[in-house]
Amino acid sequence: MEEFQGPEPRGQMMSENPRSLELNQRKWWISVFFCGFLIFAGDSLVMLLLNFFYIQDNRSESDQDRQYKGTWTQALIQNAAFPILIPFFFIFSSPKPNPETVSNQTNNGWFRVLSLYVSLGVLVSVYSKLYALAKLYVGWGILVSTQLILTSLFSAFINRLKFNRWIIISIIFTLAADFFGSPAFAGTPDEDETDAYDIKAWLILIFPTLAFSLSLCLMQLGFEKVLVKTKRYGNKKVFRMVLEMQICVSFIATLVCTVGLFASGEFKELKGDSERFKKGKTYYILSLVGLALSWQVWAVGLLGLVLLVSGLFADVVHMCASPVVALLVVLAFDFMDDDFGWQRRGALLGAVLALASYFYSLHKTKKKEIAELNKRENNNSEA
Ligand SMILES: Nc1nc2[nH]cnc2c(=O)[nH]1
Repeated sequence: MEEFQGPEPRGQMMSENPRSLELNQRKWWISVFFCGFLIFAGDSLVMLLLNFFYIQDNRSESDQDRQYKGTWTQALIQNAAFPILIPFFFIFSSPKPNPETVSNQTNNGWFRVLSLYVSLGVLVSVYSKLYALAKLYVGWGILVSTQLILTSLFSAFINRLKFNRWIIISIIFTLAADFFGSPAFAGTPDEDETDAYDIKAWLILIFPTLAFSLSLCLMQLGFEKVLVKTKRYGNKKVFRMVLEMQICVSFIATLVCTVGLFASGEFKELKGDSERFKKGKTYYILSLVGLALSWQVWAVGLLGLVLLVSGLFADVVHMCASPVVALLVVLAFDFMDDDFGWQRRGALLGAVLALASYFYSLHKTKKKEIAELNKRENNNSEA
């Protein structure tokens, strides 16, 4: 899983023969399935551990105000385990950069990379913090569906993504799957004042969806227009870019969340939280460590799909994990009125159809690439 032949410039494809294109495509498909698996695994582990955490945290026995706390900690946990990726960064080889093109890079190129990572890091810290908070509000499940619509819009305007009928069908099935198949969440405060949503609550619900969708599309733009163009990786899309971006963006997001944790005074609550944890301090720490690692698994899968396909596809796969996660939560926890009823079964079917539809669209694109290359080869041999 080193080099990928994504939607590369024509010139590059021209230098390829059909056999090596087929081989590259096979590698590409394996990488896509692998990243999809990471997203599903990360999403499932995160939700299972979050439910465990909030059940053990005795939230329901605390006053309402406290039930909305601890979100800077959760945001920090979402980003802080990035150092485990550093060894992988060095393990993954990278194609030799072209010395001429790299030496031609001005400081401007580095400045662009730095600005990209800093702005993405801030965006990620914003959506991590607000995601942790928004999940405590009952209306969040509905807004996650809005997230996909926003990602589609941003993809169309920022990434100039061309929608075909299979992608549109996939989006519709994903919306339905997410709407009916969201997993139960033990962190929701007891007496949520759902009816009395004020403007602050709506902003808390809307901003993380905006920030998340925007960050996916900017990450795609960053790979295509900034990282590939630095030519440090020889004008190719390589998996190392995913690790580089994830490490740098998470580093900035971790800094922002750490400042938030201390500036808000939330760090003072950590001791009390660990003491209140039903299974004790060791399990408190272990569940946070498990959560932090699971978030990195999820993030690498997500960024991997952004690089290989698009921000929209990454969001579709992430959303399609919902019914599977809901099933795992039902199996793992004995929530009072939670079951895997016909709605969630329908959602699971919707997710399968959504993925099948998007995969069919990708399959068609890849087949077209091979057909075009064959045609060009035939024309060349006739000339
Ligand atoms: N806003 C937002 N943040 C997330 N963090 C992890 N998943 C999500 C998501 O779906 N939306």
